[in-house]
Amino acid sequence: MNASQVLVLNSGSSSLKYQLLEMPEGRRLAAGLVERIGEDGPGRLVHTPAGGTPRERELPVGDHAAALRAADAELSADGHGLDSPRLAAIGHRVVHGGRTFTEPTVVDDRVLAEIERLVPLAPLHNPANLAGIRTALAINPELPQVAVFDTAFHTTIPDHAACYAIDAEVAAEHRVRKYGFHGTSHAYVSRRTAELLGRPPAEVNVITLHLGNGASAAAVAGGRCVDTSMGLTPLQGLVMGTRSGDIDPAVVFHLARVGGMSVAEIDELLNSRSGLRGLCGDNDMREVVRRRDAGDERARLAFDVYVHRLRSYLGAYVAVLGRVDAVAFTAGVGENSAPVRTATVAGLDALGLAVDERLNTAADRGPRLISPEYARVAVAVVPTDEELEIATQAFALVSA
Ligand SMILES: Nc1ncnc2c1ncn2[C@@H]1O[C@H](COP(=O)(O)OP(=O)(O)O)[C@@H](O)[C@H]1O
Ligand SMILES: CC(=O)OP(=O)(O)O
Ligand SMILES: [Mg+2]
Repeated sequence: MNASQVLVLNSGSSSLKYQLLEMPEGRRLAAGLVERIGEDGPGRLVHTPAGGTPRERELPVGDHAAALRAADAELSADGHGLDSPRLAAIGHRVVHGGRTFTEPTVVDDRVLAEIERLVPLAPLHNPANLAGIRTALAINPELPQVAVFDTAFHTTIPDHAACYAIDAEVAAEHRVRKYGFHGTSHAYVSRRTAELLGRPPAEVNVITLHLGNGASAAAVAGGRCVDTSMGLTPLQGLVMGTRSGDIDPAVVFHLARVGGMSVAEIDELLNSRSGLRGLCGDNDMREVVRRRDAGDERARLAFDVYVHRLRSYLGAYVAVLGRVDAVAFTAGVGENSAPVRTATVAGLDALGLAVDERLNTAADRGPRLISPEYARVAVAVVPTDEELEIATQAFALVSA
């Protein structure tokens, strides 16, 4: 039997998303989500077979290993379990690969040890990714496990953009520098944007704006990333659903000294009670816009802070790239929020940027241009597909 399927696992701190894809065409055979892993009370699993109705249930999921075993049981019920001879590989989204991993990598003991070594740089993500890999290996030791790193696409960022201006020895000792994340999405979207323009990626400069729950911008010159807004961790940069993005680092000392907060409390504040949620109580952009339009002042401020930060990065990356051919909006907010796109580009005609409101508000889904014909820089909406990109990279590696 031909092994031509790839199972993609994307483990978040308390969730596991998975998709089974038929390769090389990328046809989706099943998708699922396990939520509330390791939290009080039962977890929740939703499994959707291709063309079928979603199956939903509550179940105890103490950790990511239990979550993957539950997902495996659902997949097995349709004949797609981890022991299926049709599986060519499992593709794992691994959030932190440091500077070690520049390419998708077949997991062996050395790779596991290195992902483990990077845990202090991604304490919420890498342990979940490791649990996924180890559990998959326990269920089917013969199956190739391919790690695809969020940081890989950013390893081309030059030192002058990646180094923080702190004592060089301290930085080297503790591996403090900008790594960047969402790289799989920035790589995929910048390539698809070049395709949309009908030009080879090597000739095109693109600014990609990945605006999901986590959010980051990237400056991509001729297919290579030269700067990105996330840093040592996914906390830096843009305003996100619940994360602050950029702040004066002295806010941390101030909250510790004057506010009496512990490091753990400040960590939780900046990661979970900040961003849109911190500013107005809602982390979902749909709610923020609805409330703003109804005259809610806190929601208006949250929207304006979000857009101001985004415009600052957009302008910065125009300067970093020198010449920009396209700006691409992607992920939940970028793909769906016409008001965010309008506000981000408003008044930037001097930079060659404009949006055609008829195109911007059209109900189209696929990759599309939303800038007027005359604009010097193309503005595009390009849906991301991290799972397809991970499956493509994993399948290419194991079938080479
Ligand atoms: N129709 C919409 N309009 C505005 N924002 C939306 C819409 N749909 C989704 N979103 C935003 O997208 C976010 C989720 O983005 P997504 O890329 O799916 O996130 P992640 O993969 O990081 O969980 C939601 O929190 C919400 O803010
Ligand atoms: C790295 C990161 O921020 O990921 P996510 O957007 O999935 O939270
Ligand atoms: Mg996402």
